[in-house]
Amino acid sequence: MKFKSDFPIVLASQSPRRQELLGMLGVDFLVVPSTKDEPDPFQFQTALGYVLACAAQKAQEVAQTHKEAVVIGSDTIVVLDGEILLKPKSKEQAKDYLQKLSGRTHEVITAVTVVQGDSELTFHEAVQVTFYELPEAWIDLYIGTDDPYDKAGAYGIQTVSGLFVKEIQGDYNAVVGLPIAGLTQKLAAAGFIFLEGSGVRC
Ligand SMILES: Cc1cn([C@H]2C[C@H](O)[C@@H](COP(=O)(O)OP(=O)(O)OP(=O)(O)O)O2)c(=O)[nH]c1=O
Repeated sequence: MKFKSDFPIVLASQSPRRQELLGMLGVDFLVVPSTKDEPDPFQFQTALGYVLACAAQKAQEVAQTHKEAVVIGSDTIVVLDGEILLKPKSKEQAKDYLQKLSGRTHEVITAVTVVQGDSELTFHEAVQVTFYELPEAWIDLYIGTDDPYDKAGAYGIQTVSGLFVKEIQGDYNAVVGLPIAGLTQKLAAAGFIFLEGSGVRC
């Protein structure tokens, strides 16, 4: 099962996880990461408002130079007690994040914006993730690796730090960075993709 498109598809992301997830569709796509800095979270009243703005900014920026294309931008954040945890900038910050997340339930929100010409669609998935209590030695060993530093909340559910996760409620792929099943539904409903060989434009 493979999808096709009448449009060039552009993924506005440097994230290898997002590239891999979009690859599930089998549709050809180009990767053009956005280069603009993400806005300051403190400008926003809610975590959801922030993550939606980040996804929209990425897609809109890349759409300016890819006018014919369907451009997909996405952003993922971790939220604990209203605090937004982005990618940690230091070992200390990674340790602080993981100590806060230990034994608790947090929310991962991934927002997606799709821009094609003048039309734009946006949606998000919110996922509840519960961590086991993390022994300090685990945190110390983990933050000594490269793994936490390109991931919101300082962990990756798809890597060794998936061992920290006791339970998840919601879309696993949204935690990894792209809710690909939901995105497929939206792209098909908008007529941006269709199933190859089915003769049906769903
Ligand atoms: C919580 C969590 C996040 N992540 C990743 C997904 C995102 O790549 C990253 C959050 O940073 P983002 O700013 O959403 O994305 P990015 O900088 O990696 O890529 P781009 O802006 O070019 O699209 O955290 C995981 O890989 N696994 C996880 O379990």
